[in-house]
Amino acid sequence: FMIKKGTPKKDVIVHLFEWKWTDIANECENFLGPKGYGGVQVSPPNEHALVEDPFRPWWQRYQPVSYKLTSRSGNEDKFKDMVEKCNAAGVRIYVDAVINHMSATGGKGSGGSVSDPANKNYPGVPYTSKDFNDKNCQSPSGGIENYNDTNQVRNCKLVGLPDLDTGSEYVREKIANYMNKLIDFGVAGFRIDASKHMWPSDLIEIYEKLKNLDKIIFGANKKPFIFHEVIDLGKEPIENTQYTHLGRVTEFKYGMYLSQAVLKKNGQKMSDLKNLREQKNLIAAGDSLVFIDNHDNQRGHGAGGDILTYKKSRDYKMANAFMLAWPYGLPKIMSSYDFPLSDDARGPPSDSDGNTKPALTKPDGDCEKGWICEHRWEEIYKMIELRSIAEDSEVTNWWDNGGNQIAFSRKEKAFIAINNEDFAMDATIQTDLEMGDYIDVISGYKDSSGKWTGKIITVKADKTVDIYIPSYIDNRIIAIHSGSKL
Ligand SMILES: O=C(/C=C/c1ccc(O)c(O)c1)N[C@@H](Cc1ccc(O)cc1)C(=O)NCCCOc1c(-c2ccc(O)c(O)c2)oc2cc(O)cc(O)c2c1=O
Ligand SMILES: [Ca+2]
Repeated sequence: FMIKKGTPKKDVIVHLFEWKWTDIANECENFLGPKGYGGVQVSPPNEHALVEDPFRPWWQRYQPVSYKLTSRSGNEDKFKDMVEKCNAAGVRIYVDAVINHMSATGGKGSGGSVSDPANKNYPGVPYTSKDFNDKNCQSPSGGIENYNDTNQVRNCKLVGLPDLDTGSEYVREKIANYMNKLIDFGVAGFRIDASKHMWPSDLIEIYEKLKNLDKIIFGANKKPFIFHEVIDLGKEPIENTQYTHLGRVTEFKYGMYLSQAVLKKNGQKMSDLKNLREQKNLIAAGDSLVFIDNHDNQRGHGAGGDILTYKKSRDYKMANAFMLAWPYGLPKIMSSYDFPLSDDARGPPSDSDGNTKPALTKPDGDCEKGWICEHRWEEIYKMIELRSIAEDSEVTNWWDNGGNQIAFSRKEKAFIAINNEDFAMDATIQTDLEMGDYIDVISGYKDSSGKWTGKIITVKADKTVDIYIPSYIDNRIIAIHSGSKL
């Protein structure tokens, strides 16, 4: 069995974190499909704990109570409707699968099932104490005490969360039945949460039980597209490379290096980005799922420390534009709701009963207050088309000033220039683009008839281009591609 590694041309995934199914369906039809996004990572759709203190935090979604499809984002019917509408709009759905553990919070879950973590009893599945890993955990506390002990990391409780025995045939069946039900609804694949905490050999057994994707939607013999969350910054014995034979794997070092280069931290500068691929001990490009921040590390703890987020929007836009223009890995765009770092547990915009408020109220209107919608920012969505047009053309004519001004072509398909100095970028740069006039796609516009208006960039007969980017403006990127040629 091998997960198909090749990714469709339209492959960029956006994580609509904590969005409701009805809103995601609308966003697929009104924005994501038309702008060429490839897929959406949705929050865990299974029944989860309802945490009282802090009140309804975001991480309650990662405390499963059962595999019933009733969550803060909606119920089974709404979920099915979202998958149908998104597939019809050409946008795939990837489900965040929380299969390493169950809830540590007792009481009623989001679907009304009860859970009793103390006795490892989850009647909504059902799971009982025989289905958990206590017998396989050797640590004194039963929890993970030492991340250098791979047995503990896999077999003991992660921060007190009852650890499922994924070595048990019964547990594997329950998980596979949950994933197959979602495959029957038409989802395209899965994010495997907390993969570091599960044995690759157990994951393979679960995947062997999975059906092929719906052939009407995806064609015959298509395996689900699976990517694994493995938080690996190179300091633990468990490495992301141990999961690459199972599917794609998150490469947390990518977001760390890119953030450091844009923030000029740790001695990193923009010119270092020419090596942001396997040379920088990143996993093979074809195995790599890349991103700048994710739902966890945008809240300050976890990977990296200096991770860029929407809170530094000017730098964040620059980092995202680079990621989308750079051919390494499969990018995932984070789409957040606003939260103060002083309350990083805070859930999505909600009413007093803890029900999530709509992200969209007008069908093709902007996002509602509280929802950041980074995926709608021009410097981000305009680069989606450039990435699709550039396909897998390699980087050519890399140029930099030895510091924080860079430019490169994607063969004859595209060209980008970025100024991250505190002085103007003023240079004549060799490209691979055909001679002619192009519109800068970041500041320019293409109307519904496909007519471009905006800043004209002229590629001369010798294929060089004169680039001038002041340092004080908000958008310090110029990007052109064969689709924006006049
Ligand atoms: O901060 C959090 C939640 C973080 C979190 C949630 C989902 C993720 O996918 C993730 O990567 C992190 N949770 C808070 C609150 C909390 C929640 C549950 C609990 O039993 C105790 C506390 C917290 O402070 N967590 C401790 C630090 C973060 O430790 C967690 C990790 C984690 C962090 C770093 C690692 O290198 C690693 O291998 C795992 O993964 C989770 C996965 C989950 O499915 C559910 C979790 O509760 C967690 C999780 O607590
Ligand atoms: Ca485990």
